[in-house]
Amino acid sequence: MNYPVAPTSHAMTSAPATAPARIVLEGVNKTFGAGEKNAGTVALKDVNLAVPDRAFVSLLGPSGCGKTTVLRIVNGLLAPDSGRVLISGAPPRPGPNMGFVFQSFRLIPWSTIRGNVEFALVDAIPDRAERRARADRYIELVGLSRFADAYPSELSGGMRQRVALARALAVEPDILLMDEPFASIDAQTRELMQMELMRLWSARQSVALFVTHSVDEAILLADQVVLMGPRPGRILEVIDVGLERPRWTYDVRAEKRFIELRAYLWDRIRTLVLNDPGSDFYGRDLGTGR
Ligand SMILES: Nc1ncnc2c1ncn2[C@@H]1O[C@H](COP(=O)(O)OP(=O)(O)OP(=O)(O)O)[C@@H](O)[C@H]1O
Repeated sequence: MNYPVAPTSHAMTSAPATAPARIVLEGVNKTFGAGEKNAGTVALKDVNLAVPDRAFVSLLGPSGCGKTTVLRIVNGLLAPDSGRVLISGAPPRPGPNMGFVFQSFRLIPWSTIRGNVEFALVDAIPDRAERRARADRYIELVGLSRFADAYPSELSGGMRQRVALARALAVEPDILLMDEPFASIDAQTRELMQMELMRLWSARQSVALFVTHSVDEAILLADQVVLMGPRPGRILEVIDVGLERPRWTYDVRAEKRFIELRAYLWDRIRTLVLNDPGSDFYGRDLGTGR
């Protein structure tokens, strides 16, 4: 098939000498329910990825292609069946240097918003006043200062998601893993949060792995978009976005490069979904409009 653009892409990133890979996945395989009576789900097959230091990388792909599984393996919450995962040259270990924003927000229901964020900082900041100041700074950043003393049940889903983001960011981790952190947030707040995230990431230059279903969001935020395909979950290509930063100073979406990348990625995702027997849209005739 001919795609509308030929973006800079490669199956596996090789980090330049000046920016050594911070996260490395080599030949990673993961099957859920392997060896059980019914054949297991191959969530990841031969996944190879090298995320350069200080890079913002989006993981994009249809439902079930293994995006969350990649994050959980990088985080150390899940062990691969085979292959190697290295974070800064060592096996992954959950800890304060790694922030994780889950799809489910996992807030403590009996603790206030401030309490939730402070709780994440107990190990990193022993001093109570300092801890509170840090928590308040990040609560303000996600626009929830007025709700610092409220409980999670008093907040909307989108607001709870912002608390989860504040909690992960407040730790100021070297590696930030985010699983659709803006999925429940309304469109306007989402745009503001995207900008805030970019500002924070630029200031700290941490590594970010960001899972999203939104093509626009994937391009807008990332240095590289990792396109994944389902059944079995695998990496299809890694695309260098190549749009100038900072991206909040100009209309990124109006750039020719953005428009081309968007069309290319949509085309690929549409093709993947329509050709995937496991998809609800398998075989449908959804014209490309081109
Ligand atoms: N704990 C589990 N037990 C069994 N199968 C699982 C488990 N977790 C994930 N899977 C399966 O592995 C595959 C990859 O799942 P994963 O959640 O990583 O995909 P995803 O791309 O993040 O999906 P989505 O975009 O819908 O969140 C899917 O087929 C899923 O059903």
